[in-house]
Amino acid sequence: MPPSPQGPPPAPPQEPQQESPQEPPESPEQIAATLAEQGWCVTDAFVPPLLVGQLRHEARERWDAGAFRRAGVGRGADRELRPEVRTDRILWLEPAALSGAQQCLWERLEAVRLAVNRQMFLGLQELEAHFAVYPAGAYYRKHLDQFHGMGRRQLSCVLYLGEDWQAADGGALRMYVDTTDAVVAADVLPVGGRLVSFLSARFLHEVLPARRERLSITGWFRSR
Ligand SMILES: O=C(O)CCC(=O)C(=O)O
Ligand SMILES: [Fe+2]
Repeated sequence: MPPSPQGPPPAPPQEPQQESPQEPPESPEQIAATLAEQGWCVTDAFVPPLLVGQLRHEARERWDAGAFRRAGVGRGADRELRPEVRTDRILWLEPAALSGAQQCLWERLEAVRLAVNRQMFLGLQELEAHFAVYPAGAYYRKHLDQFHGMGRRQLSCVLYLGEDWQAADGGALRMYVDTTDAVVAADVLPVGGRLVSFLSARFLHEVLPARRERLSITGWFRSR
């Protein structure tokens, strides 16, 4: 006797839905609205923890391979190492050869670019970005991200890759309210997954020394 046709196997019992304790991350439109209003914005969980972990792993691998260089100040022929100004190490990302994780970050930043252009008419174009490693004790003194006479960097974006970062670890990004250093707007801790974005020409800022290694990706959207 031929076996009777069998129906589909019974569906497995439904997993209970996990309730996420966290607020959903801000949308690119919300980030752009905050940037339009106050010129800078802190966004927690801009990328999910898994992606933060992948990017951190990539940074560590490239660090171990000796790929990072001491960061300089200035552009082109004017670029010089200025250890009294900054002591971090950087590795530029190559837009034509992004890893899968970097591609995910690129897409999220692209959504911010489009939202900012819609709301603020900044005409942001291409993105340049590097990994940064601040060994314990490293710093980047007060500066503006726009070089004199070279105003193409319009929007600065920093994504932190720290693991379980605590206030006692230090390493805050100190944001001033404008281009003078009279008033501090905020000390922003480099918590993993957090994105700080700000108008490059408008805010003096500095990286305070940390007690442990501090990892990040810093990027700038330029206009033509
Ligand atoms: O890492 C940060 O918090 C800011 C870095 C920075 O200001 C820069 O690379 O220009
Ligand atoms: Fe900066």
